[in-house]
Amino acid sequence: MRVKICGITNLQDAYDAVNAGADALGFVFYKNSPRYIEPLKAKEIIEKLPPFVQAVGLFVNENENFINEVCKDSKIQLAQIIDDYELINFDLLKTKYIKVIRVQNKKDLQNLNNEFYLVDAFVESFGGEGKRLALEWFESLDCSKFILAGGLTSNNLKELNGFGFYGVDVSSGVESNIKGKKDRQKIVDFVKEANEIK
Ligand SMILES: O=C(O)c1ccccc1NCC(=O)[C@H](O)[C@H](O)COP(=O)(O)O
Repeated sequence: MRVKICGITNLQDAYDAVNAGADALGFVFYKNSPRYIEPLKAKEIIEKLPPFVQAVGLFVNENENFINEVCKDSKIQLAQIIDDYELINFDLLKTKYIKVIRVQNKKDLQNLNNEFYLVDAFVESFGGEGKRLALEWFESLDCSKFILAGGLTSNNLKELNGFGFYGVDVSSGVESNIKGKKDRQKIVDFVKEANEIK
Protein backbone atom coordinates (compact mmCIF):
# COMPACT_ATOMS: atom_id res chain seq x y z
CA MET A 1 0.00 0.00 0.00
CA ARG A 2 1.52 3.32 -1.12
CA VAL A 3 1.08 6.28 1.20
CA LYS A 4 0.99 9.96 0.30
CA ILE A 5 1.06 12.61 3.00
CA CYS A 6 -0.46 15.73 1.52
CA GLY A 7 -0.30 19.40 2.42
CA ILE A 8 3.38 19.59 3.37
CA THR A 9 4.37 23.19 4.15
CA ASN A 10 7.64 22.82 6.08
CA LEU A 11 10.78 20.70 6.21
CA GLN A 12 10.11 19.16 9.62
CA ASP A 13 6.79 17.70 8.48
CA ALA A 14 8.45 16.42 5.33
CA TYR A 15 11.14 14.64 7.36
CA ASP A 16 8.56 13.24 9.76
CA ALA A 17 6.59 11.80 6.85
CA VAL A 18 9.69 10.33 5.18
CA ASN A 19 11.00 8.86 8.43
CA ALA A 20 7.62 7.28 9.07
CA GLY A 21 7.85 5.58 5.66
CA ALA A 22 5.66 7.71 3.39
CA ASP A 23 6.15 7.11 -0.32
CA ALA A 24 5.02 10.52 -1.52
CA LEU A 25 4.62 14.06 -0.20
CA GLY A 26 2.01 16.47 -1.52
CA PHE A 27 2.57 20.21 -2.03
CA VAL A 28 -0.52 22.35 -2.59
CA PHE A 29 -0.15 25.02 -5.30
CA TYR A 30 -3.68 26.34 -4.88
CA LYS A 31 -3.52 29.78 -3.37
CA ASN A 32 -6.84 29.61 -1.52
CA SER A 33 -5.73 26.61 0.50
CA PRO A 34 -4.45 27.06 4.06
CA ARG A 35 -1.77 24.56 2.97
CA TYR A 36 -0.58 26.60 0.00
CA ILE A 37 3.18 26.65 -0.45
CA GLU A 38 5.23 28.89 -2.75
CA PRO A 39 6.95 26.84 -5.48
CA LEU A 40 10.42 27.99 -4.43
CA LYS A 41 9.76 27.07 -0.80
CA ALA A 42 8.57 23.65 -1.98
CA LYS A 43 11.77 23.31 -3.99
CA GLU A 44 13.90 23.93 -0.88
CA ILE A 45 12.11 21.02 0.81
CA ILE A 46 12.05 18.74 -2.22
CA GLU A 47 15.80 19.13 -2.81
CA LYS A 48 16.41 17.75 0.67
CA LEU A 49 14.27 14.64 0.23
CA PRO A 50 16.06 11.29 0.07
CA PRO A 51 15.84 9.02 -3.00
CA PHE A 52 12.65 7.04 -3.65
CA VAL A 53 10.32 9.62 -2.14
CA GLN A 54 8.11 11.28 -4.71
CA ALA A 55 7.19 14.98 -4.61
CA VAL A 56 3.63 15.56 -5.81
CA GLY A 57 2.26 18.99 -6.75
CA LEU A 58 -1.46 19.76 -6.48
CA PHE A 59 -3.10 21.94 -9.10
CA VAL A 60 -6.68 23.17 -9.23
CA ASN A 61 -8.09 24.25 -12.61
CA GLU A 62 -4.82 25.65 -13.90
CA ASN A 63 -3.53 25.64 -17.49
CA GLU A 64 -0.65 23.61 -18.90
CA ASN A 65 1.81 26.53 -18.88
CA PHE A 66 1.23 27.25 -15.21
CA ILE A 67 1.58 23.58 -14.26
CA ASN A 68 4.75 23.14 -16.34
CA GLU A 69 6.32 26.26 -14.89
CA VAL A 70 5.54 25.45 -11.26
CA CYS A 71 6.71 21.84 -11.63
CA LYS A 72 9.98 23.07 -13.11
CA ASP A 73 10.50 25.76 -10.46
CA SER A 74 9.73 23.44 -7.57
CA LYS A 75 11.23 20.19 -8.94
CA ILE A 76 7.89 18.42 -8.56
CA GLN A 77 7.94 14.89 -10.00
CA LEU A 78 4.21 14.19 -10.31
CA ALA A 79 1.36 16.67 -10.89
CA GLN A 80 -1.94 15.85 -9.17
CA ILE A 81 -4.56 17.57 -11.27
CA ILE A 82 -8.10 18.77 -10.68
CA ASP A 83 -9.44 19.82 -14.08
CA ASP A 84 -13.14 20.45 -13.49
CA TYR A 85 -13.74 22.07 -16.88
CA GLU A 86 -11.69 19.53 -18.84
CA LEU A 87 -9.58 22.29 -20.39
CA ILE A 88 -6.16 20.72 -20.03
CA ASN A 89 -4.41 19.16 -22.99
CA PHE A 90 -2.51 16.52 -21.04
CA ASP A 91 -0.16 15.92 -23.97
CA LEU A 92 1.32 19.37 -23.28
CA LEU A 93 2.34 18.55 -19.73
CA LYS A 94 6.04 18.03 -19.24
CA THR A 95 5.66 16.29 -15.90
CA LYS A 96 4.06 12.95 -15.19
CA TYR A 97 0.55 13.45 -13.82
CA ILE A 98 -2.36 11.82 -12.05
CA LYS A 99 -5.95 13.02 -12.44
CA VAL A 100 -8.20 13.57 -9.44
CA ILE A 101 -11.77 12.37 -9.47
CA ARG A 102 -13.88 14.34 -7.01
CA VAL A 103 -16.60 11.85 -6.20
CA GLN A 104 -20.14 12.89 -5.27
CA ASN A 105 -21.87 9.61 -6.01
CA LYS A 106 -21.19 6.08 -7.18
CA LYS A 107 -21.77 6.99 -10.80
CA ASP A 108 -18.63 9.16 -10.78
CA LEU A 109 -16.57 5.98 -10.41
CA GLN A 110 -17.95 4.35 -13.52
CA ASN A 111 -16.67 4.39 -17.13
CA LEU A 112 -13.15 5.48 -16.16
CA ASN A 113 -10.12 4.98 -18.38
CA ASN A 114 -7.56 2.33 -17.54
CA GLU A 115 -5.24 4.73 -15.69
CA PHE A 116 -4.34 5.58 -12.12
CA TYR A 117 -6.64 8.07 -10.38
CA LEU A 118 -6.60 9.85 -7.07
CA VAL A 119 -10.15 9.42 -5.84
CA ASP A 120 -11.22 12.09 -3.37
CA ALA A 121 -14.48 13.15 -1.76
CA PHE A 122 -16.11 16.16 -3.42
CA VAL A 123 -15.74 19.31 -1.30
CA GLU A 124 -16.23 22.93 -2.40
CA SER A 125 -12.72 23.83 -1.23
CA PHE A 126 -11.27 21.08 -3.51
CA GLY A 127 -9.63 19.01 -0.77
CA GLY A 128 -8.21 18.57 2.68
CA GLU A 129 -11.54 18.74 4.51
CA GLY A 130 -11.60 15.29 6.08
CA LYS A 131 -14.75 14.26 4.21
CA ARG A 132 -15.10 10.53 3.63
CA LEU A 133 -16.35 8.53 0.68
CA ALA A 134 -18.84 5.68 1.00
CA LEU A 135 -16.77 2.51 0.77
CA GLU A 136 -19.73 0.50 -0.53
CA TRP A 137 -19.39 2.45 -3.82
CA PHE A 138 -16.09 0.62 -4.39
CA GLU A 139 -17.36 -2.87 -3.59
CA SER A 140 -17.86 -4.13 -7.13
CA LEU A 141 -14.92 -2.20 -8.64
CA ASP A 142 -11.30 -2.99 -9.44
CA CYS A 143 -9.54 -0.56 -7.06
CA SER A 144 -6.00 -1.51 -8.03
CA LYS A 145 -5.43 1.82 -9.82
CA PHE A 146 -7.15 3.99 -7.22
CA ILE A 147 -5.40 6.06 -4.57
CA LEU A 148 -8.10 6.68 -2.02
CA ALA A 149 -8.35 10.05 -0.27
CA GLY A 150 -10.87 11.80 1.91
CA GLY A 151 -11.26 11.62 5.65
CA LEU A 152 -8.76 8.83 6.22
CA THR A 153 -7.14 8.49 9.63
CA SER A 154 -5.16 5.78 11.39
CA ASN A 155 -8.43 4.78 13.07
CA ASN A 156 -10.41 4.00 9.93
CA LEU A 157 -7.77 2.51 7.61
CA LYS A 158 -8.68 -1.04 8.70
CA GLU A 159 -11.97 -0.58 6.84
CA LEU A 160 -10.01 -0.64 3.57
CA ASN A 161 -9.00 -4.29 4.01
CA GLY A 162 -10.00 -6.38 1.02
CA PHE A 163 -10.64 -3.54 -1.45
CA GLY A 164 -7.19 -3.67 -3.06
CA PHE A 165 -6.54 0.05 -3.33
CA TYR A 166 -3.17 0.99 -4.85
CA GLY A 167 -2.58 3.65 -2.23
CA VAL A 168 -3.98 6.06 0.31
CA ASP A 169 -3.68 9.81 0.66
CA VAL A 170 -4.19 11.90 3.77
CA SER A 171 -3.98 15.52 4.77
CA SER A 172 -6.18 16.70 7.66
CA GLY A 173 -6.12 13.23 9.26
CA VAL A 174 -2.47 13.68 10.19
CA GLU A 175 -2.60 17.36 11.05
CA SER A 176 -2.16 19.11 14.36
CA ASN A 177 -4.83 21.60 15.37
CA ILE A 178 -3.23 24.08 12.96
CA LYS A 179 -4.10 23.59 9.29
CA GLY A 180 -0.86 23.11 7.37
CA LYS A 181 1.10 21.78 10.36
CA LYS A 182 1.32 18.03 10.73
CA ASP A 183 1.40 15.92 13.89
CA ARG A 184 4.35 13.50 13.90
CA GLN A 185 2.63 10.79 15.93
CA LYS A 186 -0.45 10.88 13.71
CA ILE A 187 1.78 10.42 10.65
CA VAL A 188 3.60 7.49 12.28
CA ASP A 189 0.31 5.82 13.25
CA PHE A 190 -1.17 6.41 9.80
CA VAL A 191 1.74 4.90 7.88
CA LYS A 192 1.90 1.94 10.25
CA GLU A 193 -1.82 1.19 9.83
CA ALA A 194 -1.62 1.69 6.06
CA ASN A 195 1.15 -0.91 5.87
CA GLU A 196 -1.11 -3.40 7.62
CA ILE A 197 -3.92 -3.14 5.08
CA LYS A 198 -4.36 -6.45 3.25
O1 LIG B 1 -5.40 19.98 1.13
C1 LIG B 1 -5.78 21.03 0.61
O2 LIG B 1 -5.83 22.11 1.23
C2 LIG B 1 -6.17 21.03 -0.84
C3 LIG B 1 -6.57 22.22 -1.43
C4 LIG B 1 -6.95 22.24 -2.75
C5 LIG B 1 -6.93 21.10 -3.49
C6 LIG B 1 -6.55 19.90 -2.93
C7 LIG B 1 -6.17 19.86 -1.60
N1 LIG B 1 -5.81 18.65 -1.03
C8 LIG B 1 -5.86 17.46 -1.81
C9 LIG B 1 -5.46 16.22 -1.21
O3 LIG B 1 -4.90 15.39 -1.91
C10 LIG B 1 -5.87 15.86 0.19
O4 LIG B 1 -4.91 15.04 0.73
C11 LIG B 1 -7.19 15.10 0.08
O5 LIG B 1 -8.18 16.03 -0.26
C12 LIG B 1 -7.58 14.43 1.40
O6 LIG B 1 -7.69 15.35 2.43
P1 LIG B 1 -8.20 14.88 3.89
O7 LIG B 1 -9.62 14.49 3.73
O8 LIG B 1 -8.02 16.08 4.73
O9 LIG B 1 -7.31 13.75 4.29
